[in-house]
Amino acid sequence: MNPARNLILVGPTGAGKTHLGPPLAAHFGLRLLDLDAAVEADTGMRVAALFEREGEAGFRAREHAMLHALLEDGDIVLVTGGGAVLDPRNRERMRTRGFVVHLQATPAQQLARLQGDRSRPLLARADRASVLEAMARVRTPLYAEVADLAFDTGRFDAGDAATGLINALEPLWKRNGVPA
Ligand SMILES: Nc1ncnc2c1ncn2[C@@H]1O[C@H](COP(=O)(O)OP(=O)(O)OP(=O)(O)O)[C@@H](O)[C@H]1O
Ligand SMILES: O=C(O)C1=C[C@@H](O)[C@@H](O)[C@H](O)C1
Ligand SMILES: [Mg+2]
Repeated sequence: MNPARNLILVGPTGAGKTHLGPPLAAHFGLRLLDLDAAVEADTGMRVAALFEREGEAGFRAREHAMLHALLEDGDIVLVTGGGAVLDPRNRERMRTRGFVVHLQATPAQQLARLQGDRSRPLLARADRASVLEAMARVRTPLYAEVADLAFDTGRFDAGDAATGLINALEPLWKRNGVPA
């Protein structure tokens, strides 16, 4: 963690980063930035289309450059993509530029939440459960490595997860003297 007044949300696909970013930003008076959305705005292409045209490696290079740039700012909530922690340079940048929250969800919860979703290219296959489990094996330690706080979203419904997270963050946010 560092004194930059930024909140950074990490966690697996479907953990609720995009869902929880807006209420967090509103509550703490921070500006909301979404890494996937920023890459899409920059390229004029959807993430799925970028994966098709440039492959995962092309997307990851853009994701890395955008993460670096967005964290130049302060007073932001940065919603990252599920795979942003894969690049060690990204993990270092996150650790040194904000308070990192690991939103946790199990593969079973992810599967249920993303049922019917067609926007995640890495899940565009029949064996979603095993893909999510394989991702969790690789990525869970990386989320844990960067996290200042782990928050189990599975204990909440979609409607009250934001309140739960704000309640968990309030005392830490104050104790660490993060706000200006
Ligand atoms: N307890 C919960 N906390 C957060 N979101 C939940 C919860 N229960 C259900 N959801 C739902 O899960 C869905 C997926 O969440 P979201 O799109 O925010 O995931 P994400 O972490 O941004 O994933 P990605 O990394 O793929 O962008 C949303 O429709 C959200 O409403
Ligand atoms: O889990 C992942 O690797 C991804 C999650 C999304 O946020 C997007 O960044 C993209 O679909 C890749
Ligand atoms: Mg998202």
